[in-house]
Amino acid sequence: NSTTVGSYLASRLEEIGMKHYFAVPGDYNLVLLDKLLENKNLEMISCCNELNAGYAADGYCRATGGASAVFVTFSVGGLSLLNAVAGAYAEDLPLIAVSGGPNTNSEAEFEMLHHTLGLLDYDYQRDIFSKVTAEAVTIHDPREAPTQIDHAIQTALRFRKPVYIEIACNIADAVTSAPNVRSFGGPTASDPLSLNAAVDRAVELLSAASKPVLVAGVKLRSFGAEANFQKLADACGYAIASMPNAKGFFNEQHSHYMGIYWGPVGTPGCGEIVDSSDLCLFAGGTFTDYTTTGHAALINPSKVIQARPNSVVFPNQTFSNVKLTEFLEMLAKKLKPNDGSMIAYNRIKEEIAPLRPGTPETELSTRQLFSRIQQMLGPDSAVIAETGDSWFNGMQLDLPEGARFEVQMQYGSIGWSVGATLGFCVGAPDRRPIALIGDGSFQLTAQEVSTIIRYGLKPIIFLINNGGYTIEVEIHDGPYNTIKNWNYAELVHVFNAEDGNGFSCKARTEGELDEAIKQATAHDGPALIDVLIHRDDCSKNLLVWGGHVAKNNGRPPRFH
Ligand SMILES: C/C(NCc1cnc(C)nc1N)=C(/S)[C@H](O)COP(=O)(O)OP(=O)(O)O
Ligand SMILES: [Mg+2]
Repeated sequence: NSTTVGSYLASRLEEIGMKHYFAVPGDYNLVLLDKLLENKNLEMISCCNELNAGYAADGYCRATGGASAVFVTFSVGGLSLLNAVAGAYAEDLPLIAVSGGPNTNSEAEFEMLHHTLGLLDYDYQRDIFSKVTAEAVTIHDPREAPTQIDHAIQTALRFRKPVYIEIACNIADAVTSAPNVRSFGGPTASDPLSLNAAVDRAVELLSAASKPVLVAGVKLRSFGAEANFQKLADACGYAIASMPNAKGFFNEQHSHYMGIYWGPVGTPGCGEIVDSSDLCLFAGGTFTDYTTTGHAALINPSKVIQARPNSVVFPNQTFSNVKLTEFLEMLAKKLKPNDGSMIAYNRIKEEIAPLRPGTPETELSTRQLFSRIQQMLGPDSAVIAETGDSWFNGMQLDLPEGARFEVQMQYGSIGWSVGATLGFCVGAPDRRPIALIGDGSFQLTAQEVSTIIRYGLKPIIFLINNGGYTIEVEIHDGPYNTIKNWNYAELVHVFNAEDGNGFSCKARTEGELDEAIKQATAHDGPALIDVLIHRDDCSKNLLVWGGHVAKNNGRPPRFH
């Protein structure tokens, strides 16, 4: 029996659990969108531009844990979407980028086409996407469509990476085979010999250590190993830390949780225990200039075991083809409990006294802002922290068990959070996300607030208005770090037009902020609070981190 290429794709997306997709129309993808719309189990979310549609799909993956899809037109759409797909690659998210493409006859007929470079080579978009995806295919022959579509979807789910599917505009409604039964995704198993040898080696080294610690890394979630890590944490009794881009992947209320391991800007006492430990097991960690604070973290490679997605790396031995999930699971069964590092931590940990509020007339500071945000958090919260000082202030939030925390720390493309908040709300309707968005970031992608209003989504957005790019100010200041102020609250009214339900207001003092949070929380719709903060008011940690990162960026060139 048969179907069309577009309907085939729609039914596969539905089959892998997708309920929504994000789209911007164009004449290369209109027929394809018609086919998608015929599938009543998938809802189209129309976005203002393709970059934001991609960021929304990024947020959707984070919310659902599954794949997402974006539908765009050729070149003018696809090349705008590109940056969000690169971000999904960096963040290990299975985003399926689908672009309409030129008619299958065009190139052979030497037909010049609109929206293109004006050359007769129409492969360029697929070539470009092949650099930021795990698979990039162009569908010209409807008979090949099922194989190409299935392979691309399987690759996205298997490797947790974006893929690119280009469908020629005259093929979207061409007849092809109906989907046949098959499974998608699924874990690949470790090599059993390598797995056992790696676990035995880890047990041997960890059992000999006096104060071993366990550190959660960003790949725990993308490789489905959070539960295995939790089991290991419960079994070993070690002190536990999370790296900044893994915040929230381990329950921060766990009795052995120390906090964020981020070198000099981590939770007080945490970095000292990790750095002074005689053996650290990092599970899924990435050691970039940003996650090590310009390499100021005192990680001693001779005292580190790295459990990576597909291998375990000891100081002088590597075991390949060992799956992170299976390694952690098996290790949990074999390790003797040892609370040496927890005892050491309890000796030095600092009780951070809660901040005393000022008067209602006191001008707002980031510290007072974030002490209010802390009070808003509950088990069904989701905090989306944009690149900026929000990383540092967000990192210090104490997450209740079950609360989610999203950052794009690997890619760090400012503006991501507006689309990501849209996508997260669509993917997790049972949560009311709190978005922490700096004014600079917001100005790149502000118009997607109108899509949040259009679909009646209800995030609470804290627009942190400090007059510019404060992270850049602290790394290296200059006139380019100052931005033009907007009337952000007024912008919500612009987007509301005659039928929107967005709430917004400004807050300059602690009293105004308390009132604003009360109204935003009570409002049954999206809310934006424009929080006015002094240009130089940033977290202490940003100052420390900025200095180290600037120094690392400025390493002199070496010549031989
Ligand atoms: C300009 C830039 N980074 C460079 C940059 C420029 N363009 C893109 C797309 N991504 C980037 N990270 C960054 S982090 C700004 O400080 C963000 O400013 P804002 O959102 O206002 O936050 P803070 O004031 O807290 O820093
Ligand atoms: Mg700013």
